[in-house]
Amino acid sequence: MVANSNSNIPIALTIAGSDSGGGAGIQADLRTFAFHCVHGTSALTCVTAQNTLGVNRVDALSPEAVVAQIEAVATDIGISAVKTGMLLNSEIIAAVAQTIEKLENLQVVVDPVMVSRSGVQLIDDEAVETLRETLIPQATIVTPNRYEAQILSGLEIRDLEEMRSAARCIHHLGAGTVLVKGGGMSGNIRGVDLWYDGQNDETLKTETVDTPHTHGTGCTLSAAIAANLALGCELREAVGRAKQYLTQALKHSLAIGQGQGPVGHFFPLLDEFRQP
Ligand SMILES: Nc1ncnc2c1ncn2[C@@H]1O[C@H](COP(=O)(O)OP(=O)(O)O)[C@@H](O)[C@H]1O
Ligand SMILES: Cc1ncc(COP(=O)(O)O)c(N)n1
Repeated sequence: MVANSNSNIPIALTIAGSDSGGGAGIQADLRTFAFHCVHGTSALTCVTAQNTLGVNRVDALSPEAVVAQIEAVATDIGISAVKTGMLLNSEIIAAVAQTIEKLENLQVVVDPVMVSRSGVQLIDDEAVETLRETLIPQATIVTPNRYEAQILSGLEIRDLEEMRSAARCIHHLGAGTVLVKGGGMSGNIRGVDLWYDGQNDETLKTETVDTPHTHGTGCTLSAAIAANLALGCELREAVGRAKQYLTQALKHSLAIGQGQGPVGHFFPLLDEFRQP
């Protein structure tokens, strides 16, 4: 199957769920791709009825519908980087893993979305096992948050040292690189991420942004990594640039709704287009 087209227009694919509130999921991913001038394609896995307060309902697409979307894009338009987000259930995860395994020259960013910030479980229990066995081994990089890293590693994470141990465990599952994200940590390591590539570990820090409006941070970071990979960056550089971008977007997050608002993906344009 064709993965790369001959054109030099960077193209990325997001395989994820829809967030009706527009803050996370496919909506955040496509905005992030657009910001990077990467043509964004998408394969929808499920539709959530969601807002800044939480997730009210989830409707899944069939695994066949998900595969058909990926194949439609891959066989015609071509993609050089993919990110996976909310995959919801075991059947969809297995189908996605089988389909992307056939694509050549593809960089795979796996955001193992399991639990929302508001504490809602976004994936079935048996799906965790399928993720571990089928998709994570294909990941160029996997980007669990604190809670997802705890589930995947079976370890409790309270400090940097425990982030390091969890990253090592998750690397054993077969991912090329592991980035344990620190948005859910507290004190001076809130917003500090831990990179482990199988040889070296490194802490990645920009600045801690004091805002409650953090909806979509994980989606945005993984989409920005995929966008930078599609642009031709090496993985470490792609992650560094993605984190810088996310920090700026967080500093311009949108206080909309009654709960956690989304990050401001197009922050440089805010002053230009906003009404006085
Ligand atoms: N308050 C914050 N200040 C700076 N960076 C943050 C903050 N909250 C989250 N981040 C960053 O956002 C990215 C997503 O992390 P996290 O919020 O833990 O993921 P998720 O959205 O999957 O729960 C990480 O790079 C993390 O360090
Ligand atoms: C459809 C969908 N996908 C993913 C998330 C996680 O969002 P976050 O980036 O805040 O972890 C979400 N809340 N909804």
